Amino acid sequence: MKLLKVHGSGNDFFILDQSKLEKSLTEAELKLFAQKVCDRKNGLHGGSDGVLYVTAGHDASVAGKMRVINADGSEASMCGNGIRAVARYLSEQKEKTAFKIETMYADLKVKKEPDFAAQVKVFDAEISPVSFASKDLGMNVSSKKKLINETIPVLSSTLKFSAVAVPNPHLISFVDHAAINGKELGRIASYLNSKGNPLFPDGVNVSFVEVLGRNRIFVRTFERGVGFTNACGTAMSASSLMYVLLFPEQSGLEEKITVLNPGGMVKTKVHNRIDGSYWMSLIGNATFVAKVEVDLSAALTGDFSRAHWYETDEQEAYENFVRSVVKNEL
Ligand SMILES: N[C@H](CCC[C@H](N)C(=O)O)C(=O)O
Repeated sequence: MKLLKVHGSGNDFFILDQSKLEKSLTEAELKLFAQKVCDRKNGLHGGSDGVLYVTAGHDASVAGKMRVINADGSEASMCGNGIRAVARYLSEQKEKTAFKIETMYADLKVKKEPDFAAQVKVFDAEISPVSFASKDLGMNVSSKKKLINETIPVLSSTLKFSAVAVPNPHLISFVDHAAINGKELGRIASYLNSKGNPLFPDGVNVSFVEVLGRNRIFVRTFERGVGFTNACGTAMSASSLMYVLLFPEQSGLEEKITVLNPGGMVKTKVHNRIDGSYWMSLIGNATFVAKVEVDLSAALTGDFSRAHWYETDEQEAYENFVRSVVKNEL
């Protein structure tokens, strides 16, 4: 069975195109396969943050469908870094450069963009739908219907938080440089993703954001179902939206924002529709690290001893890009 090892800003995944299989995986196999291949210790070649399952879409208006399974086996409604890699995969399969991909709540526009550097392929993905409603976030924080730049005393007496679903749930706090690298993010996010916590019973992606300058932010994320990742595309998009809303003197709708993260850099834009709803553009790399061959039944037992790994030259190109371009941005 063929897999692709991919990443967006260092947030890494295996892509499994189920349309190439004789028999699709069962729901239980989709979950178990993700838990086995993603395992950072015993998984496939160092594991990954999740698995992106590709299948045929609901009709010819979309090039395909993407489902997102986190490393812990939980399913998410969206993956911003992942959809760019799936967009590149489908672009090359279908020989198209602009099309839509079906996701849990929306068919999202994607398009090929100029490379960031040699062998650093780039795609632009629509991040949508966006909601501030507690019910769309699975959030029980206050009687209020939404949470915008407010304290949550049970979490912290000083930090202010905003909650937004894009459509997966994000809790975002703008902090100083010390906090970005401190322990608070891990403490708060571990609690909010622990079983039985009353605030986010289904968990939540938690991000700390540092403003580096006009239209330049740094986002660090603890992801639901994974833990700390190099980057989280939906988190960087949600953080860009909150940056535009909370720092109107520095940014605005349609302005290009540079978003740095531990894994690299993406560009975002925040848009407003006539009905008042927001959506974001997430523009960043779609790196294919390796082509992989595994035996499905062996993989489901966690046995990757007979896997074949065919590395591309793109990871080295990406690391050169991060060294050269991103460092200058800091
Ligand atoms: N952990 C996320 C899904 C993956 C999102 C992230 N990898 C991205 O690039 O948006 C969640 O459970 O909502």
